[in-house]
Amino acid sequence: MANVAVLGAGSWGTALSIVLADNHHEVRLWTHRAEQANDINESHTNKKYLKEVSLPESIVAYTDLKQAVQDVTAVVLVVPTKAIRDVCKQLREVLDHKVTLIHATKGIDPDSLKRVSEIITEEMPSDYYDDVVVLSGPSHAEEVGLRQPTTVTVSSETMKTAELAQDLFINEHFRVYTNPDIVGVELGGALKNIIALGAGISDGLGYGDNAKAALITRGLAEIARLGTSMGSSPLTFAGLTGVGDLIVTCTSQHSRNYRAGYMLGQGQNLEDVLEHMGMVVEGVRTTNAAYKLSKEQGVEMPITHGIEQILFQNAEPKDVVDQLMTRGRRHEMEDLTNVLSD
Ligand SMILES: NC(=O)C1=CN([C@@H]2O[C@H](COP(=O)(O)OP(=O)(O)OC[C@H]3O[C@@H](n4cnc5c(N)ncnc54)[C@H](O)[C@@H]3O)[C@@H](O)[C@H]2O)C=CC1
Ligand SMILES: O=C(CO)COP(=O)(O)O
Repeated sequence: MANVAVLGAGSWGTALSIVLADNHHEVRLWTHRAEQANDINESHTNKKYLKEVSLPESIVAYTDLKQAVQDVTAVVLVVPTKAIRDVCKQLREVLDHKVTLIHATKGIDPDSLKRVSEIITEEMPSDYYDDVVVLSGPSHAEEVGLRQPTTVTVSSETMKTAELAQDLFINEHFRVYTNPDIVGVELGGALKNIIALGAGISDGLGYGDNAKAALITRGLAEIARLGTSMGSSPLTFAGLTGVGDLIVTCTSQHSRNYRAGYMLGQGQNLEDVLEHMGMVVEGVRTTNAAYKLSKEQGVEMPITHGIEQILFQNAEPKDVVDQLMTRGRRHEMEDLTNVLSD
Protein backbone atom coordinates (compact mmCIF):
# COMPACT_ATOMS: atom_id res chain seq x y z
CA MET A 1 0.00 0.00 0.00
CA ALA A 2 1.11 3.55 -0.67
CA ASN A 3 1.79 6.75 1.25
CA VAL A 4 -0.37 9.46 -0.28
CA ALA A 5 -0.41 13.21 0.46
CA VAL A 6 -3.72 15.02 -0.02
CA LEU A 7 -3.19 18.78 -0.22
CA GLY A 8 -6.33 20.68 0.79
CA ALA A 9 -8.45 19.62 3.78
CA GLY A 10 -11.79 21.00 2.63
CA SER A 11 -14.79 18.78 2.05
CA TRP A 12 -13.47 17.14 -1.10
CA GLY A 13 -9.90 16.59 0.13
CA THR A 14 -11.32 15.00 3.27
CA ALA A 15 -13.75 12.74 1.39
CA LEU A 16 -11.01 11.58 -1.01
CA SER A 17 -8.79 10.87 2.00
CA ILE A 18 -11.49 8.54 3.33
CA VAL A 19 -11.54 6.64 0.01
CA LEU A 20 -7.74 6.30 0.11
CA ALA A 21 -7.73 5.24 3.77
CA ASP A 22 -10.42 2.61 3.03
CA ASN A 23 -8.01 1.27 0.40
CA HIS A 24 -5.39 0.86 3.16
CA HIS A 25 -3.16 3.72 2.05
CA GLU A 26 -1.44 5.88 4.64
CA VAL A 27 -2.98 9.31 4.11
CA ARG A 28 -1.33 12.60 5.00
CA LEU A 29 -3.93 15.34 4.78
CA TRP A 30 -2.24 18.73 4.54
CA THR A 31 -3.95 21.87 5.76
CA HIS A 32 -2.59 25.36 6.28
CA ARG A 33 -4.73 25.74 9.41
CA ALA A 34 -3.32 24.37 12.70
CA GLU A 35 -6.72 24.34 14.39
CA GLN A 36 -8.15 22.14 11.66
CA ALA A 37 -5.16 19.75 11.86
CA ASN A 38 -5.77 19.38 15.62
CA ASP A 39 -9.46 18.66 15.04
CA ILE A 40 -8.61 15.93 12.52
CA ASN A 41 -5.82 14.35 14.59
CA GLU A 42 -7.52 14.53 17.98
CA SER A 43 -11.23 14.01 17.32
CA HIS A 44 -10.97 12.35 13.85
CA THR A 45 -13.49 14.76 12.39
CA ASN A 46 -13.35 17.75 10.07
CA LYS A 47 -16.24 19.67 11.61
CA LYS A 48 -16.34 22.71 9.37
CA TYR A 49 -16.09 20.90 6.04
CA LEU A 50 -17.50 17.38 6.47
CA LYS A 51 -19.55 17.27 9.61
CA GLU A 52 -21.05 14.06 10.97
CA VAL A 53 -18.44 11.87 9.26
CA SER A 54 -15.82 10.19 11.42
CA LEU A 55 -12.45 9.81 9.78
CA PRO A 56 -10.36 6.63 9.78
CA GLU A 57 -7.39 6.95 12.16
CA SER A 58 -5.00 6.27 9.29
CA ILE A 59 -5.71 9.80 8.05
CA VAL A 60 -3.18 12.06 9.72
CA ALA A 61 -3.30 15.83 9.27
CA TYR A 62 -0.10 17.81 8.69
CA THR A 63 0.55 21.53 8.60
CA ASP A 64 4.16 21.07 7.45
CA LEU A 65 4.10 20.49 3.69
CA LYS A 66 7.64 19.06 3.59
CA GLN A 67 6.75 16.39 6.13
CA ALA A 68 3.44 15.68 4.40
CA VAL A 69 5.08 14.84 1.08
CA GLN A 70 8.17 13.06 2.36
CA ASP A 71 8.47 9.61 0.69
CA VAL A 72 4.92 9.68 -0.71
CA THR A 73 4.09 7.80 -3.92
CA ALA A 74 1.27 10.15 -4.91
CA VAL A 75 0.22 13.73 -4.30
CA VAL A 76 -3.46 14.72 -4.70
CA LEU A 77 -4.08 18.46 -5.08
CA VAL A 78 -7.59 19.47 -3.91
CA VAL A 79 -7.41 23.17 -3.12
CA PRO A 80 -9.68 25.67 -4.90
CA THR A 81 -8.54 26.77 -8.39
CA LYS A 82 -7.56 30.17 -6.99
CA ALA A 83 -4.97 28.52 -4.70
CA ILE A 84 -3.52 25.95 -7.13
CA ARG A 85 -0.64 28.07 -8.42
CA ASP A 86 0.44 29.11 -4.94
CA VAL A 87 0.28 25.56 -3.55
CA CYS A 88 2.30 24.26 -6.53
CA LYS A 89 4.95 26.90 -5.82
CA GLN A 90 5.17 25.68 -2.24
CA LEU A 91 5.18 22.04 -3.33
CA ARG A 92 8.06 22.40 -5.76
CA GLU A 93 10.19 23.82 -2.93
CA VAL A 94 9.79 20.70 -0.77
CA LEU A 95 9.25 17.77 -3.13
CA ASP A 96 12.48 15.87 -3.76
CA HIS A 97 11.30 12.80 -5.69
CA LYS A 98 8.96 11.71 -8.49
CA VAL A 99 5.29 11.12 -7.66
CA THR A 100 1.96 10.36 -9.32
CA LEU A 101 0.48 13.87 -9.43
CA ILE A 102 -3.32 13.98 -9.35
CA HIS A 103 -5.69 16.92 -9.06
CA ALA A 104 -9.40 16.90 -8.21
CA THR A 105 -10.07 20.64 -8.53
CA LYS A 106 -12.85 21.94 -10.80
CA GLY A 107 -12.30 25.36 -12.28
CA ILE A 108 -10.72 27.60 -14.91
CA ASP A 109 -8.50 30.49 -13.88
CA PRO A 110 -10.10 33.76 -15.08
CA ASP A 111 -6.77 35.60 -15.34
CA SER A 112 -4.73 33.15 -17.41
CA LEU A 113 -7.76 31.25 -18.84
CA LYS A 114 -5.83 28.06 -18.03
CA ARG A 115 -7.23 24.72 -16.92
CA VAL A 116 -5.94 23.42 -13.59
CA SER A 117 -3.65 20.78 -15.14
CA GLU A 118 -2.11 23.49 -17.33
CA ILE A 119 -1.36 25.63 -14.26
CA ILE A 120 0.20 22.62 -12.53
CA THR A 121 2.36 21.85 -15.58
CA GLU A 122 3.52 25.46 -15.69
CA GLU A 123 4.48 25.53 -12.02
CA MET A 124 5.82 22.02 -11.33
CA PRO A 125 9.17 20.98 -12.87
CA SER A 126 8.53 17.99 -15.14
CA ASP A 127 11.08 15.75 -13.38
CA TYR A 128 8.66 15.35 -10.42
CA TYR A 129 5.93 13.51 -12.37
CA ASP A 130 5.18 11.82 -15.70
CA ASP A 131 1.78 13.37 -16.45
CA VAL A 132 -0.82 15.23 -14.41
CA VAL A 133 -3.94 13.16 -13.70
CA VAL A 134 -7.37 14.79 -13.38
CA LEU A 135 -10.02 13.16 -11.18
CA SER A 136 -13.54 14.42 -11.89
CA GLY A 137 -17.17 13.31 -12.04
CA PRO A 138 -20.50 13.42 -10.20
CA SER A 139 -19.28 13.15 -6.63
CA HIS A 140 -20.48 15.23 -3.73
CA ALA A 141 -18.11 14.92 -0.78
CA GLU A 142 -21.01 14.48 1.66
CA GLU A 143 -22.06 11.23 -0.06
CA VAL A 144 -18.53 9.93 -0.71
CA GLY A 145 -17.79 10.47 3.00
CA LEU A 146 -20.74 8.17 3.82
CA ARG A 147 -19.46 5.58 1.32
CA GLN A 148 -22.50 5.88 -0.91
CA PRO A 149 -22.08 4.55 -4.48
CA THR A 150 -20.16 7.05 -6.60
CA THR A 151 -18.51 6.99 -10.02
CA VAL A 152 -15.72 9.24 -11.26
CA THR A 153 -13.29 9.44 -14.17
CA VAL A 154 -9.53 9.87 -14.20
CA SER A 155 -7.72 11.28 -17.20
CA SER A 156 -4.14 12.00 -18.18
CA GLU A 157 -1.99 12.24 -21.29
CA THR A 158 -0.99 8.58 -20.94
CA MET A 159 -3.27 5.71 -19.96
CA LYS A 160 -0.51 4.24 -17.75
CA THR A 161 -0.58 7.23 -15.37
CA ALA A 162 -4.39 7.39 -15.36
CA GLU A 163 -4.43 3.71 -14.41
CA LEU A 164 -2.06 4.34 -11.48
CA ALA A 165 -4.62 6.83 -10.15
CA GLN A 166 -7.48 4.42 -10.88
CA ASP A 167 -5.68 1.74 -8.80
CA LEU A 168 -5.20 4.11 -5.87
CA PHE A 169 -8.86 5.13 -5.58
CA ILE A 170 -11.08 2.35 -6.93
CA ASN A 171 -13.12 0.34 -4.41
CA GLU A 172 -16.61 -1.12 -4.02
CA HIS A 173 -18.17 2.27 -3.19
CA PHE A 174 -16.06 4.42 -5.49
CA ARG A 175 -15.89 3.22 -9.08
CA VAL A 176 -13.20 4.88 -11.20
CA TYR A 177 -13.26 4.96 -15.00
CA THR A 178 -10.49 6.19 -17.31
CA ASN A 179 -10.89 8.61 -20.24
CA PRO A 180 -7.97 9.89 -22.37
CA ASP A 181 -9.68 13.25 -23.12
CA ILE A 182 -8.10 15.40 -20.42
CA VAL A 183 -9.34 18.69 -21.94
CA GLY A 184 -12.95 17.50 -22.02
CA VAL A 185 -12.79 15.94 -18.54
CA GLU A 186 -11.45 19.16 -17.01
CA LEU A 187 -13.78 21.47 -18.94
CA GLY A 188 -16.88 19.41 -18.12
CA GLY A 189 -16.06 19.51 -14.39
CA ALA A 190 -15.39 23.23 -14.41
CA LEU A 191 -18.17 24.50 -16.70
CA LYS A 192 -21.04 22.57 -15.08
CA ASN A 193 -20.65 24.81 -12.03
CA ILE A 194 -21.87 27.78 -14.10
CA ILE A 195 -25.02 25.95 -15.13
CA ALA A 196 -25.55 24.81 -11.51
CA LEU A 197 -25.52 28.47 -10.45
CA GLY A 198 -28.19 28.97 -13.13
CA ALA A 199 -30.28 26.02 -11.89
CA GLY A 200 -30.16 27.46 -8.37
CA ILE A 201 -31.10 30.92 -9.64
CA SER A 202 -34.05 29.44 -11.54
CA ASP A 203 -35.33 27.60 -8.43
CA GLY A 204 -34.70 30.70 -6.31
CA LEU A 205 -36.90 32.68 -8.70
CA GLY A 206 -39.63 30.12 -8.17
CA TYR A 207 -39.45 28.55 -11.64
CA GLY A 208 -40.10 24.83 -11.98
CA ASP A 209 -38.67 21.60 -13.30
CA ASN A 210 -39.24 22.53 -16.95
CA ALA A 211 -36.92 25.50 -16.58
CA LYS A 212 -34.30 23.38 -14.85
CA ALA A 213 -34.43 20.67 -17.52
CA ALA A 214 -34.02 23.38 -20.15
CA LEU A 215 -30.98 24.81 -18.36
CA ILE A 216 -29.35 21.41 -18.02
CA THR A 217 -29.94 20.48 -21.67
CA ARG A 218 -29.10 23.81 -23.27
CA GLY A 219 -26.27 24.23 -20.73
CA LEU A 220 -24.77 20.95 -21.90
CA ALA A 221 -25.02 22.16 -25.51
CA GLU A 222 -23.00 25.28 -24.76
CA ILE A 223 -20.46 23.42 -22.60
CA ALA A 224 -19.93 20.98 -25.48
CA ARG A 225 -19.67 23.87 -27.98
CA LEU A 226 -16.89 25.56 -26.02
CA GLY A 227 -15.25 22.21 -25.19
CA THR A 228 -15.07 20.99 -28.78
CA SER A 229 -13.76 24.38 -29.92
CA MET A 230 -10.92 23.87 -27.42
CA GLY A 231 -10.08 20.37 -28.63
CA SER A 232 -12.26 18.08 -26.47
CA SER A 233 -14.10 15.09 -27.83
CA PRO A 234 -17.89 15.76 -27.93
CA LEU A 235 -18.41 12.26 -26.53
CA THR A 236 -16.81 13.19 -23.19
CA PHE A 237 -19.75 15.53 -22.54
CA ALA A 238 -22.12 12.55 -22.72
CA GLY A 239 -20.11 10.87 -19.94
CA LEU A 240 -19.67 11.12 -16.18
CA THR A 241 -17.65 14.33 -16.27
CA GLY A 242 -20.13 15.95 -18.68
CA VAL A 243 -23.83 15.27 -18.31
CA GLY A 244 -23.22 13.16 -15.17
CA ASP A 245 -21.67 15.96 -13.16
CA LEU A 246 -24.06 18.50 -14.67
CA ILE A 247 -27.08 16.54 -13.41
CA VAL A 248 -25.74 16.05 -9.89
CA THR A 249 -24.64 19.64 -9.46
CA CYS A 250 -27.85 21.15 -10.86
CA THR A 251 -30.16 18.97 -8.78
CA SER A 252 -28.43 18.29 -5.45
CA GLN A 253 -28.93 20.24 -2.24
CA HIS A 254 -25.28 19.41 -1.49
CA SER A 255 -24.05 21.60 -4.33
CA ARG A 256 -22.53 24.88 -3.19
CA ASN A 257 -22.94 26.30 -6.68
CA TYR A 258 -26.64 25.39 -6.75
CA ARG A 259 -27.20 26.79 -3.24
CA ALA A 260 -25.35 30.02 -4.02
CA GLY A 261 -27.47 30.38 -7.19
CA TYR A 262 -30.64 29.79 -5.19
CA MET A 263 -29.82 32.68 -2.85
CA LEU A 264 -29.02 34.93 -5.84
CA GLY A 265 -32.37 33.99 -7.39
CA GLN A 266 -34.04 35.01 -4.16
CA GLY A 267 -32.52 38.46 -4.48
CA GLN A 268 -29.45 38.33 -2.24
CA ASN A 269 -26.27 39.99 -3.48
CA LEU A 270 -23.17 38.03 -4.46
CA GLU A 271 -20.96 39.27 -1.65
CA ASP A 272 -23.47 38.23 1.04
CA VAL A 273 -24.04 34.88 -0.62
CA LEU A 274 -20.33 34.01 -0.75
CA GLU A 275 -19.85 35.08 2.85
CA HIS A 276 -22.77 32.92 3.92
CA MET A 277 -21.44 29.86 2.02
CA GLY A 278 -18.01 29.89 3.72
CA MET A 279 -16.82 27.28 1.20
CA VAL A 280 -15.55 27.69 -2.32
CA VAL A 281 -18.18 28.38 -5.02
CA GLU A 282 -15.99 27.67 -8.05
CA GLY A 283 -18.67 28.64 -10.59
CA VAL A 284 -18.30 32.35 -9.85
CA ARG A 285 -14.71 32.73 -11.08
CA THR A 286 -15.22 30.10 -13.77
CA THR A 287 -18.16 32.09 -15.18
CA ASN A 288 -15.79 34.98 -15.71
CA ALA A 289 -13.23 32.65 -17.33
CA ALA A 290 -15.79 30.95 -19.59
CA TYR A 291 -17.27 34.30 -20.63
CA LYS A 292 -13.79 35.43 -21.79
CA LEU A 293 -13.07 32.07 -23.45
CA SER A 294 -16.36 32.15 -25.35
CA LYS A 295 -15.41 35.55 -26.77
CA GLU A 296 -11.88 34.38 -27.57
CA GLN A 297 -13.14 31.21 -29.30
CA GLY A 298 -16.13 32.92 -30.97
CA VAL A 299 -18.53 30.43 -29.37
CA GLU A 300 -22.11 31.30 -28.42
CA MET A 301 -22.81 30.66 -24.71
CA PRO A 302 -26.03 32.54 -23.90
CA ILE A 303 -26.61 30.96 -20.46
CA THR A 304 -23.03 31.66 -19.38
CA HIS A 305 -23.33 35.23 -20.65
CA GLY A 306 -26.59 35.67 -18.72
CA ILE A 307 -25.04 34.38 -15.52
CA GLU A 308 -22.04 36.64 -16.05
CA GLN A 309 -24.47 39.59 -16.20
CA ILE A 310 -26.15 38.53 -12.94
CA LEU A 311 -22.86 37.94 -11.09
CA PHE A 312 -20.80 40.86 -12.33
CA GLN A 313 -23.12 43.43 -14.02
CA ASN A 314 -25.90 43.58 -11.41
CA ALA A 315 -28.47 42.27 -13.91
CA GLU A 316 -31.80 41.17 -12.44
CA PRO A 317 -32.10 37.35 -12.64
CA LYS A 318 -35.67 37.58 -13.94
CA ASP A 319 -34.63 39.94 -16.76
CA VAL A 320 -31.90 37.52 -17.78
CA VAL A 321 -34.38 34.64 -17.98
CA ASP A 322 -36.69 36.83 -20.09
CA GLN A 323 -33.75 37.64 -22.39
CA LEU A 324 -32.89 33.94 -22.79
CA MET A 325 -36.49 33.01 -23.54
CA THR A 326 -36.90 35.67 -26.22
CA ARG A 327 -33.63 35.14 -28.13
CA GLY A 328 -33.78 34.64 -31.89
CA ARG A 329 -35.22 31.30 -32.98
CA ARG A 330 -32.81 28.37 -33.20
CA HIS A 331 -32.69 24.99 -34.93
CA GLU A 332 -31.95 22.38 -32.25
CA MET A 333 -30.63 19.68 -34.59
CA GLU A 334 -28.32 22.17 -36.29
CA ASP A 335 -26.83 23.18 -32.90
CA LEU A 336 -26.19 19.56 -31.97
CA THR A 337 -24.73 18.68 -35.35
CA ASN A 338 -22.38 21.67 -35.14
CA VAL A 339 -20.95 20.32 -31.89
CA LEU A 340 -20.37 16.90 -33.44
CA SER A 341 -18.70 18.30 -36.55
CA ASP A 342 -16.48 20.86 -34.78
N1 LIG B 1 -17.03 19.43 -2.24
C1 LIG B 1 -17.28 18.58 -3.20
O1 LIG B 1 -18.21 17.78 -3.11
C2 LIG B 1 -16.41 18.56 -4.41
C3 LIG B 1 -15.50 19.55 -4.68
N2 LIG B 1 -14.72 19.48 -5.80
C4 LIG B 1 -13.72 20.49 -6.10
O2 LIG B 1 -12.65 20.38 -5.16
C5 LIG B 1 -12.02 21.66 -4.98
C6 LIG B 1 -11.96 21.96 -3.49
O3 LIG B 1 -13.30 22.04 -3.06
P1 LIG B 1 -13.76 21.76 -1.58
O4 LIG B 1 -12.90 20.81 -0.87
O5 LIG B 1 -15.20 21.41 -1.70
O6 LIG B 1 -13.62 23.22 -1.00
P2 LIG B 1 -13.80 23.72 0.50
O7 LIG B 1 -14.23 25.13 0.44
O8 LIG B 1 -14.62 22.72 1.24
O9 LIG B 1 -12.32 23.65 1.07
C7 LIG B 1 -11.25 24.27 0.48
C8 LIG B 1 -10.02 23.95 1.31
O10 LIG B 1 -8.87 24.50 0.67
C9 LIG B 1 -8.13 25.19 1.65
N3 LIG B 1 -7.38 26.26 1.01
C10 LIG B 1 -7.85 27.36 0.41
N4 LIG B 1 -6.83 28.10 -0.03
C11 LIG B 1 -5.70 27.46 0.32
C12 LIG B 1 -4.32 27.74 0.17
N5 LIG B 1 -3.88 28.84 -0.46
N6 LIG B 1 -3.43 26.87 0.68
C13 LIG B 1 -3.84 25.76 1.30
N7 LIG B 1 -5.13 25.42 1.48
C14 LIG B 1 -6.05 26.28 0.99
C15 LIG B 1 -9.15 25.71 2.64
O11 LIG B 1 -8.56 26.01 3.87
C16 LIG B 1 -10.09 24.52 2.72
O12 LIG B 1 -9.61 23.57 3.63
C17 LIG B 1 -12.89 22.66 -5.76
O13 LIG B 1 -12.28 22.90 -7.00
C18 LIG B 1 -14.22 21.93 -5.96
O14 LIG B 1 -14.89 22.34 -7.13
C19 LIG B 1 -14.82 18.45 -6.69
C20 LIG B 1 -15.71 17.43 -6.45
C21 LIG B 1 -16.57 17.41 -5.32
O1 LIG C 1 -18.34 19.01 -8.18
C1 LIG C 1 -19.16 18.71 -7.36
C2 LIG C 1 -19.96 17.47 -7.43
O2 LIG C 1 -19.51 16.63 -8.46
C3 LIG C 1 -19.41 19.63 -6.22
O3 LIG C 1 -20.15 20.71 -6.66
P1 LIG C 1 -20.30 22.00 -5.74
O4 LIG C 1 -18.95 22.65 -5.68
O5 LIG C 1 -21.32 22.83 -6.41
O6 LIG C 1 -20.74 21.53 -4.37
